[in-house]
Amino acid sequence: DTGSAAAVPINEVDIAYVTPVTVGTPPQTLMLDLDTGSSDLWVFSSLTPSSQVRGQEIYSPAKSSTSKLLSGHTWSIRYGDGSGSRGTVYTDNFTIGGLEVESQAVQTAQEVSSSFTQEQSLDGLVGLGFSTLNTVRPSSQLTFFDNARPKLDEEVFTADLKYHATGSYDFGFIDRAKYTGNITYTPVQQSPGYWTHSLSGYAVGSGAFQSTQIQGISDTGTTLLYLPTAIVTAYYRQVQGAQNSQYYGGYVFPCSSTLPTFTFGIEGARFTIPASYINYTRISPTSSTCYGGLQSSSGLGINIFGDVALKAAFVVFSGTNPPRIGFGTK
Ligand SMILES: Cc1ccc(-c2noc([C@H]3C[C@@H](O)CN3)n2)cc1F
Repeated sequence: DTGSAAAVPINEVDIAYVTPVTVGTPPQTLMLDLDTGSSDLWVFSSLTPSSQVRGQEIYSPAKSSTSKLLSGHTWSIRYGDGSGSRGTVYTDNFTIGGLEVESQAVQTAQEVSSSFTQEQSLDGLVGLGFSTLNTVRPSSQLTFFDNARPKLDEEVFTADLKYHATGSYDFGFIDRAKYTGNITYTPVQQSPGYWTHSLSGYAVGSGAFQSTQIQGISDTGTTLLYLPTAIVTAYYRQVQGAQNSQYYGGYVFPCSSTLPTFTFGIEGARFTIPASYINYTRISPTSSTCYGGLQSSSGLGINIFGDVALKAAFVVFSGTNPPRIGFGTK
């Protein structure tokens, strides 16, 4: 089997992407954030206090003839930005782009943090990290990809995220029409559960490529690209008026500045992020100061190859043994 579904930016600066999924019988449609940096599938639900729901679609297990309570199981998750949610667990039919898993663990939120309440067009997350990261207790649950794996034509899913446009996630096949040339693969270290791999180096604008191993995680649920401070300062040294602002918590610059491109390596292949992707957003609607899409990872303890980088390529997440990740030019 295979599946294919849209990845729709939820706002005008691509802060996150949502994908239509269906849960239950008859199908209830929700828009979920497919996140390779976590492994819980959770949804706003009939169990979420109405004070915490602001326009989101909800899953009501009581309205599904195929829902089953996973008795005595709970979950609680905290994301990199400090947001979080927690609740109980049902199993039910779950489909993405025509690919169905019969009894997928669907984690129903009984509490969500304010930043989720405020994100009106996001109804929950589908974790596509390794199932070892799942927070359901007393027994951890499998991700949609792990459940679907036995029926997939090929043990892969792909991400084709786009700048200010709708892209796609595919399951079980690699769509030759979505990239040119070949996919370059590199090994993935799957412990503790992220898609962890290395870049082979980087270049700022037309500068020389610096060959250096940079380990990090490819995380579709993170908006920006976070790299070591030395690389980030070398980049913004080329930007007139750029500064690392304590006030704004990162590098900002005049919106009128000319930004260089940023190139990253995967093995021998090179992928160039257009300057427009790094001119991420105005710090406020009427400001002429802009916030960068490339920021330092020094506070995170890990480098994160988020959407700013991933949308510059066609990315293959391969669940083969051993797992690997592939990048193609598009
Ligand atoms: C309001 C909101 C907050 C966080 C996230 C979020 N989703 O994925 C991630 C990254 C960080 C890491 O934790 C796992 N992947 N962050 C999404 C939201 F809509």
